[in-house]
Amino acid sequence: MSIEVRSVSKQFGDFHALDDVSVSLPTGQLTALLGPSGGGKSTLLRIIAGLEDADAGTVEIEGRDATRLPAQQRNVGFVFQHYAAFKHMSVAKNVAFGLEIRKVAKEEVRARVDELLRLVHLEQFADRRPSQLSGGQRQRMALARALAVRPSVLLLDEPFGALDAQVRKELREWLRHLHDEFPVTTVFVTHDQEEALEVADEIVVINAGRVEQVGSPDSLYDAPASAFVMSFLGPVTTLDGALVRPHDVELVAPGHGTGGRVARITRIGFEVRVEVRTAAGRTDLTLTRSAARARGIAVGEQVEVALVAGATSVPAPGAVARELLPAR
Ligand SMILES: Nc1ncnc2c1ncn2[C@@H]1O[C@H](COP(=O)(O)OP(=O)(O)OP(=O)(O)O)[C@@H](O)[C@H]1O
Repeated sequence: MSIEVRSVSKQFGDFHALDDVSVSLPTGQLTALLGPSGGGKSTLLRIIAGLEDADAGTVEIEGRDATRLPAQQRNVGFVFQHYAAFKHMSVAKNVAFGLEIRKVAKEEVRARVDELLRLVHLEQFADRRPSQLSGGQRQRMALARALAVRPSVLLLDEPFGALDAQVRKELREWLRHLHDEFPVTTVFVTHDQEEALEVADEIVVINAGRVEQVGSPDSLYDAPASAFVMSFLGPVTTLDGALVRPHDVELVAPGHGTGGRVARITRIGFEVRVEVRTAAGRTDLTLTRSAARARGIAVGEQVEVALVAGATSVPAPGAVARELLPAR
């Protein structure tokens, strides 16, 4: 294991930012810390980096107890959302900075900077100033700078958070490829479930200072441990007291499902969203545009809905409490 976090707790005043958190991150793995804002992701990353002290628990990096080590001695690279570049230096000089203060020989610095700029696809921008780069290019420069000193661990705190949706998408594909080519143990913080599902080998879901679930993107998606995890990973609806995904609900022949009335139909791109009012409440389902056209569906129509075979479901929050109420 490359990073072992054991029973880490952190309080700010009487607020528990992290409550007995343990995670193991294997060498070479790309891990996403995923969760809602304020859940404690950045605090955990900062504790791993040594930028924040834990109140209790230990952090081990590459087999070495790092709990009391200062940040400079942990051999970690760090990239924040708003990366502070040296404005008066060229891109190449920014990347070389960490090597120069470590007094690495000039020839070696040049070779390593060239290699890194190629790796982050910025070789033609070596002589530009950071202000002459786009936001996405600047974050790639930040990654090259963090990688320059050959850290054993790379920590990224919402590295693409400040960029627009299209650039984020490009950069996360690029990060995945970079990691495949250059497999440094990497932990990145995100609140974007799509980003985590697409990029990470493993996802740690963090909510309210606790680890909710750890697993591969597939295992989290197919077997969410709680309603929280399932609803955080994508759209959900309810059917017969269970939390399910709208694309796992289908229209079935009379007598084969739960009856209801179509209350609303919304067409968004290739998807058609259908809201059905049942005796128990509301069930949403999604159809492709062509399936909806083939079947022909209209507001006010009586339909029956059921789960497709193999659908994922967890008990809906509040379902038990509702069932315990006397029927009116
Ligand atoms: N230095 C601090 N002093 C007081 N409270 C803090 C401090 N740092 C973090 N917190 C609080 O701890 C909680 C967790 O913060 P943290 O930044 O770890 O969350 P996060 O999951 O990374 O959220 P976000 O995605 O919004 O950054 C928040 O409620 C935050 O306000």
